[in-house]
Amino acid sequence: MGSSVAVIGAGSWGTALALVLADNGCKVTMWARRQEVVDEILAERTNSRYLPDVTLPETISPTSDLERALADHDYVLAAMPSVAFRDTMKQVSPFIHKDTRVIHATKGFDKEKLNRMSQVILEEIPQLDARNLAVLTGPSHAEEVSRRFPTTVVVASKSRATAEAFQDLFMNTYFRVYTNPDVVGAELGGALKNIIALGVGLSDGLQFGDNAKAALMTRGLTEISRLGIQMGAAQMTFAGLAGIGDLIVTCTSKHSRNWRAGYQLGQGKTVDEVLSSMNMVVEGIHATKAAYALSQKHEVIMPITNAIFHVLFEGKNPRAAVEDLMGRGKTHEMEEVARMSMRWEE
Ligand SMILES: NC(=O)C1=CN([C@@H]2O[C@H](COP(=O)(O)OP(=O)(O)OC[C@H]3O[C@@H](n4cnc5c(N)ncnc54)[C@H](OP(=O)(O)O)[C@@H]3O)[C@@H](O)[C@H]2O)C=CC1
Ligand SMILES: O=C(CO)COP(=O)(O)O
Repeated sequence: MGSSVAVIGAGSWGTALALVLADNGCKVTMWARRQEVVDEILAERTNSRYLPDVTLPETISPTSDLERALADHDYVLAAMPSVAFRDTMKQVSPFIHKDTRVIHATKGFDKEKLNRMSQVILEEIPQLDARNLAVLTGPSHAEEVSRRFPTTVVVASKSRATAEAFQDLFMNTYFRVYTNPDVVGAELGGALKNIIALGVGLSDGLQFGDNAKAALMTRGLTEISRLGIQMGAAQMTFAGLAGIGDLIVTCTSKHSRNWRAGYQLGQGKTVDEVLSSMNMVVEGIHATKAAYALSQKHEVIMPITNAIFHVLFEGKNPRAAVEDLMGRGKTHEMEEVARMSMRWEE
């Protein structure tokens, strides 16, 4: 038997990653907050609400008891929605020691302090050695990973040894893992692309075309990079799996919850109607609020994020938001790059 891994979170992503680990020979204990999920896995070997049609092997043991989940582990993986992240880390903290290697796969911001998830982990688990912490992100829908479709992700950690340990833990023939030392960029890329996917869904719901989709994705990546660089990320990360890679999959996949939510908004539903029709998390809605505040704090211009904020939280008509975006003052395309390397010839 390989390593023991405690997976905290039994939604779609926690379950799909537990499957990857089980395929790699790990002994997985997966914590679900509801006993019904545990009972279903024990009786049927399925988690039908989150990953229908997928059979879970016996090497994944479910439990709703956090202490039991964390009793004996070499690694911990946290994969729950960002709104539940801080509270869950508080509960997890007593069972984690300094040398535990912890990785999270959550794409969002802390609603209290707007912190990234790795910052929340270190705040709530202060005994943890920061070098043992990593994030797993990149273009990877649970529905496809659980069907063992080829997928690439990135593990970012400040420590090369930690990044490579998690690379070894997760990597297999259908799940290819790259490493990256830029934790800030990896986390921001994953969290901020959800806002743009909402925007693309909105645009599609309004029946705009592929030109609008390409514009939102490209200019979306520009503003993601702009905020990211200001917050300490490396620009190159946004050209990789955690940036453009995840942006592409979330803006174009039929599996994307963020795209789907945006599409319904574009068709005239309210935020409350959309949320009550989805049985899974829509991180982009929370991320829009956080990114709007972060853009003001860091004095970074994020026109698409601002437009989506006004639609989601101030009742602005989506068509009016698009008109305002298109009617903004003239600007250069490559403002940051221009400052660094590009010059007009005259
Ligand atoms: N699904 C995917 O393809 C991917 C998801 N991610 C990220 O992973 C994270 C988790 O998403 P995902 O698994 O998809 O979410 P899901 O919506 O599939 O599942 C949510 C899970 O979180 C639990 N949960 C919900 N609210 C709370 C709460 N307040 N306290 C504790 N637990 C709670 C749910 O438990 P219950 O059943 O009891 O409500 C359920 O187990 C997100 O940040 C997402 O962006 C990243 C990459 C891919
Ligand atoms: O992050 C994801 C894919 O990489 C999941 O995106 P959605 O939450 O929009 O489904």
